[in-house]
Amino acid sequence: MSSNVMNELTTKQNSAREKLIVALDKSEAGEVNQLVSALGEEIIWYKVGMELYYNEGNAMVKRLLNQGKQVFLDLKFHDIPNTVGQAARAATRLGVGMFNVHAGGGREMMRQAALCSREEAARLGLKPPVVLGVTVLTSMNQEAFETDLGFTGTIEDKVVAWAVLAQEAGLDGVVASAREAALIRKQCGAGFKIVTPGIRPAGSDLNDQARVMTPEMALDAGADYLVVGRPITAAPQPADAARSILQTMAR
Ligand SMILES: O=C(O)c1cc(=O)[nH]c(=O)n1[C@@H]1O[C@H](COP(=O)(O)O)[C@@H](O)[C@H]1O
Repeated sequence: MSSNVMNELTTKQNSAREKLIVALDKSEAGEVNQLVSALGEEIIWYKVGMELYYNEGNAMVKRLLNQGKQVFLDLKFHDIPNTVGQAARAATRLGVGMFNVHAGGGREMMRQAALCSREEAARLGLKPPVVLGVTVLTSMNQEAFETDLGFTGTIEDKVVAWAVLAQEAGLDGVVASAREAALIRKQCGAGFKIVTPGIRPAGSDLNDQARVMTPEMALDAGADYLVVGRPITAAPQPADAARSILQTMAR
């Protein structure tokens, strides 16, 4: 292989690693430590969600940060603007690279999240985290969206409308299915971050996800980050599963 081809391959592999976020949906620190050490240097980003956070708390987040990992704190804040603003300050103080709020909390709630986070980062001299708005959960299908939640119109239209609202409120990006990524990109432009869970390699179990895409299709659709949980964490050999996903992403 020529050195140019080798360099191109390394660049693609590095870019894939920077875009993959592994969801640590586990309740025990011991299990998480084992998984993180099995995945090794290949994985840069980890998502700490409700299951892990409510069991192991800030200590787990700090341990990952001390290991040089980037952390997406996924606690999906959804409350009155003042409460969310103060929670955003706390998340920022922890030093995470990303955290999220529910876009359904509205403009003022999102505005406070962004504002308070930036203020706190500036006060402490920290890099401001990426603040994301969760649009319509990837587990939701059109039928439940209409029948259970009482929304009219399509999920796609709601996701795009909430992405525009999130951007107007000062958020850095959104969490959405990769199925909506191209529409969001068109409306919100190049710098707006699109983080996509509901990623499933071809042929893998959907579990409770409804709006899914393969890793390569999600990247083609314009996703900036892919969140992958069970296809890696529930695999018999998580490191092999992660490597295989990274390889498809680097193609
Ligand atoms: O905010 C999230 O991260 C999130 C939003 C969403 O709409 N759908 C969604 O699945 N997630 C999270 O992404 C992860 C997906 O995990 P797997 O379905 O196991 O790949 C879980 O930790 C979810 O909590």
